[in-house]
Parts: sequence; C-alpha cells; structure tokens
Amino acid sequence: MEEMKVLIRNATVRMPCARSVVHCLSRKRKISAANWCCRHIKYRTRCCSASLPLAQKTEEAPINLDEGKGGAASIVGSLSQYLLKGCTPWHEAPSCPDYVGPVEVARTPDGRGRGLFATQDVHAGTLLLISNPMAISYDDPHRIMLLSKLVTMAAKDPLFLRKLHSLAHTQSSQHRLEVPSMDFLTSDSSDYMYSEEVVDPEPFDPARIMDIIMLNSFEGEYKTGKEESRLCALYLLPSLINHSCHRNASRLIVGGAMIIHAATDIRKGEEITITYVSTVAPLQRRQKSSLSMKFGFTCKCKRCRVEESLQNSLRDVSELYCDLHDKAADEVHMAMCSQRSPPPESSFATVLQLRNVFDTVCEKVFADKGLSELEKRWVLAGYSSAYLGKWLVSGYASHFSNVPVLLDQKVVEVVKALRATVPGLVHTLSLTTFILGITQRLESKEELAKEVFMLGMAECAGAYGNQKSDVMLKLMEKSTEVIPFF
Ligand SMILES: C[S@@+](CC[C@H](N)C(=O)[O-])C[C@H]1O[C@@H](n2cnc3c(N)ncnc32)[C@H](O)[C@@H]1O
Repeated sequence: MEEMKVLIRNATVRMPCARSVVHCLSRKRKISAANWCCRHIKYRTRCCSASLPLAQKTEEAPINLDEGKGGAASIVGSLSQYLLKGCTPWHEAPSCPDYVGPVEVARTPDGRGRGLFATQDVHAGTLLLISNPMAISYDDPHRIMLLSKLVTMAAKDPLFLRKLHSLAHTQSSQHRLEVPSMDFLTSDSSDYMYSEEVVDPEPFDPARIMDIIMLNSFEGEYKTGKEESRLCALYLLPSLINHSCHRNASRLIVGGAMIIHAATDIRKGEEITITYVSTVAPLQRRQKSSLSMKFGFTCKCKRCRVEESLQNSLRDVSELYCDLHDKAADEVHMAMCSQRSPPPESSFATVLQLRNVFDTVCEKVFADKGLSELEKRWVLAGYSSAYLGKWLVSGYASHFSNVPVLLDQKVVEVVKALRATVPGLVHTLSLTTFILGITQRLESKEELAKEVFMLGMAECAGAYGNQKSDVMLKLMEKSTEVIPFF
C-alpha cells in the first residue's frame, strides 16, 4: 500500500513543490526543471554505458520482459505509459489479466500459517503475480459495500464461497486451514460448475466473511484526476502473502489489479514477502503504529528479532526518535514545499536533534560485533529519516550545491540500508536520483556516480518491475516529484 501512497499523495499534494526542488537543482545550469533530471540521467547513461549492463541494453536488446507470456507480457508496454503518467487517471488503467509466475503456496515452517514461495530463482523486477480482486469497493470505510458484494457472489457461486473460505478469518484459523492448490486458487467457476467438489461443507456465514475481509483485505488510495479516493479490495492469492519488515517483493495497484514484482533477487524456495505497512521506522514505532493494532499480530520476521535483541542498548534513542519524528517531518515538508527560500538550517531544531539520534545509532550499531552487515543495515534503515531530515533541509537551502556536506559516505549507506530492508520503494528511488544529480557536479566522482546509477536502476525495477531502459530512466526522473523523506 505504501507504493500507492507515494504515487498518489505526492502527485497531488506535493508534486508542484517537489518540482520547485528540481527547479532549484537546475537553476544554475539554466535548463528547465522538467529536463534537468532527464538530462543528467541521460548524461550518466552515456558516461556509464561502457560498464553498465543495463545501459548497454538500451541500445541493443531491451531487458527481458518475456516472463508474462502472452497476456501479461503484452501489458508491460501499456503499463509503462500508465506508470509514466503517475498512474492517472484511474479509469485509464490498462486492463491486466490474471497471471501466476514462478510461485506456489505452502505452509510456513515457523507458525505464520500459509505463505507464498518462489519455485525458481528470480531476478529483481520479475513479475510474480497479477491478481484481479474477488470484489472491490470505493470510499467504503466500514467495508460494508465490499461485504455486500462478496456475500452476493458467494450466495450465487459455490466455488466462490469455497475460495473465500480458504482465507483465514481468525489468527488461529490459518493453522487449521489446508494449503490450497494453485489449480483451485486460479480456477474459473465455469470449470467447476457441475462438480460435486465445490459444495462447501462449511455454512454460509456473513460474519465469517466480514472477519475474512478484516484479516485479508487491502486498502489504498487512487486518483480519479486531481481528486484522491480510497479503494478497498479482497484478492485471493495475494492474501496468502505474509508480511516482513525486510520484504523481497513489492506491489502496485493498477486499476483494480494487484501486480506483485520481485523487489530483489529471490532464491528458489524462499518465501515471497511484502510489507502491509511502512517499515521505515525502528521496531518500537512499527509495533506501536500498526501491525498489532491494525492486523492483530506481532511480526515474527528476522529484522524484528534482531531489533528486539538490541532493545536495551537502543531504547533511549528509539524513544527519542519516536518523540521527534513527526515534528521533524513537518519541518522537512515545510522546507521542501516552501516556494520562497527556506529559513536557515539552524531554525530546524527538531530536524537537527533527530540527526544526532542517527549518529548515536550508527556508533552503537557499528560497534556491535555480533551483528552482520545485513543486520546493521536493517537497523539503520529504521532510523534513515533521522539522517535524511538534515540532508534534505541543507540540500534545499543550498540548492543541492553544497557537495562536501551532501555527498558524505553516510548518504550512500542510507540508500543501501533502505534497499536491503525495503527494496522497491519510490522514496528510495527519489533519494538515489537526487544523489545522482549531485555526483554529476563532480568530475572526480565517476565511480560513485556509476554505483548510485546502478542502485537507482535496481530500485526502479524493484518498484515498477522490469521495464525497458528508456522507461526506467524516465521513471527515475519522475521520482524526483516525491520528497525522499519517510
Ligand atoms: C493476509 S494473511 C497472510 C496469510 C496467512 N498466513 C494465511 O495462512 O492465511 C495475514 C496473517 O498472516 C500472519 N502473518 C503474516 N505476516 C506475519 C509475520 N511477519 N509475522 C507473524 N505473522 C504473520 C498473521 O497471522 C496475519 O494476520
């Protein structure tokens, strides 16, 4: 859901302001805001093409988009255009036929019910699933319309009811329910119409259907034009995907269809995970804000367990982070959205305090010999806003020209931490594109520019799935409309 929020919230509310940031970036070179990023990314592509495999593919073969075979492959082209338009207007979304990639449902080994698993090694950007909703409703805060639609269909179609009943309705039911076969999950009612098998022994109970909705339905935002609305939908196969605070897949909502891509390389047999809520926060804030409150479970992922083991040493900084974050976020957005020059950096008191929190966390984490590189990145990603507030405020105040301050070692570490934790995030793509713009000013930073460019391309594939290289470059350019603050 966070992907949608990024695209929609920023496109409507923050886009003009973020454009002005790009304008500031471009002012010195006297080129238009719209062209600025495009030009520097193209420049980078040219500069890097000798050694960058993706850039080479721009001139020769496009990235392999074959995975969809037939229907799904053909939507990639129309999807690109739609993504480039910021997923608007909603009614012009390309139609996306259902598609099942190299995945299967199986029981998790550690008590999280059923889950979705990769049946072969896949690269970041691989299309895993396209799923159209069992039912969808709009501006339906209490999900009454959704319930009514599901009840009507279940009453008419026994296979539909059986599919509904394959979804968990309580925390404990997911352990009792069997692992449904892929055939069953993807079958059409007409295939089963006259089969005895579809008669569900379980009684038809609207209260149970409501519980299924509460545990499995997806809520998100969409744009009709300039207006924002909310949708609520129930998907069958995606409902079997578990949450992780270090996910490996991302989701896009296009029209009503949910598209799931690998956000990072995934090994055969590895579980496919997504994030139900934003996980760019320390454990304490993640626990308080959402999963247990909204979804009624405590996350058991590895990142949560690592952070639990650090709770004693990070308790104070974590509490301070939670106290300061929202106020600092307001200060950052005020600076970024200000049409005039922002006040001096020193007037962003909370942002500066939050930055000290990041430095303390870095010291503690890097001194901890018991943590692997990956685990350190999981922890740092949670505090990335604490670093980024000051980075953005000073970047904006100096029109992103104060290179020594902005191009310190930590900023690339923050990108890597975010990629290791929540790959395929438009915010991270935006940050990467901003950094790329800064490296362009420096002849001596060619190697760093290549590294940042590759991180950006990987993040783009993780967020939007495999696209042709020219589309990826435009999507990177477009990402600067999003303020990279989490
Ligand atoms: C949408 S369902 C996912 C599929 C579910 N495992 C099943 O078998 O039907 C969401 C439920 O899965 C479990 N779950 C998902 N992610 C989890 C996680 N990271 N840690 C613990 N439980 C999780 C929770 O019980 C949650 O209410």
